[in-house]
Parts: sequence; C-alpha cells; structure tokens
Amino acid sequence: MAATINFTSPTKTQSSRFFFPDLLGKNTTPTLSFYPIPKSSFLLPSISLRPASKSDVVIKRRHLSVVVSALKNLSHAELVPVPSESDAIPGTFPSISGVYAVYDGNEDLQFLGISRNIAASVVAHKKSVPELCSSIKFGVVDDPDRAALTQAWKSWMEEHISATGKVPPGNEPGNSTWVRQPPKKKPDLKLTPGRHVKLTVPLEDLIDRLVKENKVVAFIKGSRSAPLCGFSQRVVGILESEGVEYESVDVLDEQYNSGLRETLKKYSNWPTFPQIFVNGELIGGCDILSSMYEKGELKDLLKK
Ligand SMILES: N[C@@H](CCC(=O)N[C@@H](CS)C(=O)NCC(=O)O)C(=O)O
Ligand code: FES
Repeated sequence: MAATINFTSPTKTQSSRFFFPDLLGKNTTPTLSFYPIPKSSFLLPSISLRPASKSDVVIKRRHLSVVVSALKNLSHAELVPVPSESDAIPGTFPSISGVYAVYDGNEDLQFLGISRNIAASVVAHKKSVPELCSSIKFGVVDDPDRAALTQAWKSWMEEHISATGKVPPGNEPGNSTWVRQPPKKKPDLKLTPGRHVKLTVPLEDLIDRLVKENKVVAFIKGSRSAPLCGFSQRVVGILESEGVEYESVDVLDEQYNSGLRETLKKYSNWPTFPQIFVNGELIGGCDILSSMYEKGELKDLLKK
C-alpha cells in the first residue's frame, strides 16, 4: 500500500510518497490530520489508522510524523517480500530501529535480528545471503533504547522457540552468516623469536632496525587488540581513527620482547610508554600524540 501526502507551508507545497507494508488491513481507512510543529513553518501531517493508543509508535521525520503500528507478536506480523532491487528496499521497510525476522523462500525463519535501521539491515542481508533472504517480518519499538529492543527481540525469540522448539539457524552459537564480524586486527610485532633463543645482536640494534624499517611504530603496553593501559589504548585509538598503517610492539611481552621495557627507555631517552616513532624518530607519548591529533597535525606527519 502506498499513499501520497501533500503538505503545505506558507512558502511551499511538498508531496511525498510513503509505503505502509503492514499497516493497512482490509478494514482500515487511513485518516490524515494536520497539526503545526513548534518552531516550524510546516504543517505536520499525521496518518493514523485508528485513534492513537499509548503503544503506537510515532516516527518523526523532518516535516512528517507517521503513526506506525506497535510491535506485534511474531506470528501476527505481516510477512513482507524483499524486493529484488536493493534500491526498492528502503521504500518497503522503515529506516528506523526495531526487530526483524528473515525468512527463506520456504517461509522458514532463518534469523531474528535487532537493528537501528531495519531497511539498511535488510539491504546488507540481501547482499550477503540473497538465497536466505526472501521475506521479512518487522516490528518497530516505542522508545527504542537498547533494553526495549532486546526485550522485543527476546519476546519474538521466545515465541518462535515455544512454537518450534528451535532457535533460528542464524541465531545458533557460532553461526556467523548474519552478523558482521569485526575486522581482524594486525598482529603485534615481536622483537625476538622467543626467550629460549640467545640473541647474537644487542637489543638496541633490533629496536633501531625496527623503527627505521617501519614508518610508524607504537611501543605499547599490551597488544593493539587489547591494550593493558589507558595511555596505550588512547594511542591505538588515535592511530586507528586516522587510518594509519602502523606496527605495534608490546613492551610487557616478556616471552618475545624480553628486556624491551628498560632497553627502549635508554634507547629513546624517554621514561614512559606508549612511545611512538615515525620514520625512525621518537615523536613522543600519549600526551604529545593526543595534542597533535586534536590540532590536526598528525595527518601531515604521517603522510611524510
Ligand atoms: N604522560 C605520559 C603518560 C604515560 C605514562 O605515564 N606511562 C607510565 C604508566 S603506563 C609508564 O610507562 N611508566 C613506566 C613504566 O611502566 O615502565 C604520555 O604522554 O605518554
Ligand atoms: S599501566 Fe598503569 S597507567 Fe599505564
């Protein structure tokens, strides 16, 4: 079902087309009412299928407010086919928070998800697993904070489990089909092959070679995927938010970097960690890197 709504302001008239895939049952007639929004020259149209109830969800868009049906049971929610053209998905599903259920071509439930943008999630699933993504049920949640969304998801999950005795395949532990995995982080560099191997070169020389052969090196406490100190964590965060290719070395790793913590302090003449080297030169620690980042000086330095 689609509706075209015209709304007028003192200066212009606008017309928009809206889709209500699961709102308009056979016996309901939409009513259109207008009311002014404070601080806006526009009149705000509102569409409602029945007198507004407390559980209705009002979606506010810039100049528009639409009352959408509140969360229904999974079994009562309408199964909406996913359009084959991705461009048509945002017109079919709402771009707001809610819960959604993905069904395959046999109408078997494959996955129950929570989303901040249902239409965007459907676009992503349709792209990554088109063969499992034939139709969708969705429900929007009033005041969609994390707890309300989780509660709505649980109620659909419980309903499905009590009806079928099973968790949807996509929600089984270890199934990574539907949830995007975080990108794997680069491993930290190790200075030596291990404690058991006797070094033939002094540690200072290994450090020297390491910082000269790699453009950006961060000596940190802990690994880049799990820094063990707030200062190191901040530096990792800055380098990653700048999209910098860098090497990290854990000064607390006594297995592979034994002696590094004290030797590096002498090498760089800097008493603390983190330490960031660019083109073989010490730039500084957390304070210096943070201040360069805040002043926007880091991009230039790292480009050189
Ligand atoms: N102000 C310093 C903060 C770093 C700091 O104070 N580090 C201490 C605690 S993590 C440190 O490395 N101490 C010497 C050590 O642990 O060997 C910076 O800008 O990097
Ligand atoms: S390890 Fe304690 S402040 Fe860094």
